[in-house]
Amino acid sequence: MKIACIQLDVAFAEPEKNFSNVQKYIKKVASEGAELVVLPEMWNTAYALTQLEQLADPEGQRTKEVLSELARTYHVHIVGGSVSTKKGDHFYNTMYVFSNEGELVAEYDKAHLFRLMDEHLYLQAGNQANVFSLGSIQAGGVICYDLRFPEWLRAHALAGAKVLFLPAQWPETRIDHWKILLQARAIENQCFVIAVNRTGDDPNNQFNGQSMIIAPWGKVLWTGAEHEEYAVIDVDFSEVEEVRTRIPVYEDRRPSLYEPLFEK
Ligand SMILES: NC(=O)CCC(=O)C(=O)O
Repeated sequence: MKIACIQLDVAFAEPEKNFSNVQKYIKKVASEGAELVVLPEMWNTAYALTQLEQLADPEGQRTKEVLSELARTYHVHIVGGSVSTKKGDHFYNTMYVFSNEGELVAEYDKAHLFRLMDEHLYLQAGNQANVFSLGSIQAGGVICYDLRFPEWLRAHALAGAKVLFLPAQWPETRIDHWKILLQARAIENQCFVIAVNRTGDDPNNQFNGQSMIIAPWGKVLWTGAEHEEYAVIDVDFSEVEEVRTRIPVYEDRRPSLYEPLFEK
């Protein structure tokens, strides 16, 4: 499957600009044969958390309309990164996923809020996992800081995900953690990891991209540049079964040893 990663330089507190950029890039990657598109985290507003009352997407309505239309028009699956939303009285960091027929197949609110970027002061955490199917692919989707919780990603792999999508706004200062953790999650879960970071800066952080597509054996198939760009990369999902047969980690797990420890 041809996967397009769109590593945007997200404009701070400028949803109009960001929506038009996303529309432009999705049209472009579709014309280059992309079958599935992945966007970064909080691409509508960036971390303009103090302005969410004015800027967050009410019930994700606009995002859902735009992504559904793009998915249908260009016949691409869209893992819509995440956007800031207002649902009821609360704000969330929300991922929407659409099939290539424009159908909403998943909605996920970031489960682990990142204190270093003040998310815990403005956002509510989600409480649901995110496993979904796109065509014949079983996938999971988590967001940025969720990456630091291996048990959360493992739970998605155990629930059937053969590929984990991970949109992010991961700052340059910790980009070495990003690369190592992504590779580790692919190897330990024996799945693809497709992670899309942003570029550019906001008032508090600089972001240097380096989005990654990693195969289940840990091989890095693509690393993004440090500036805004996109790539369309061919991925063979059958590699998951090969790796899981070569080292049968899932058969060799001994959950009865470790699950009681999690309950403490
Ligand atoms: N947006 C985020 O969740 C950032 C996470 C991050 O930078 C980290 O180091 O973890």
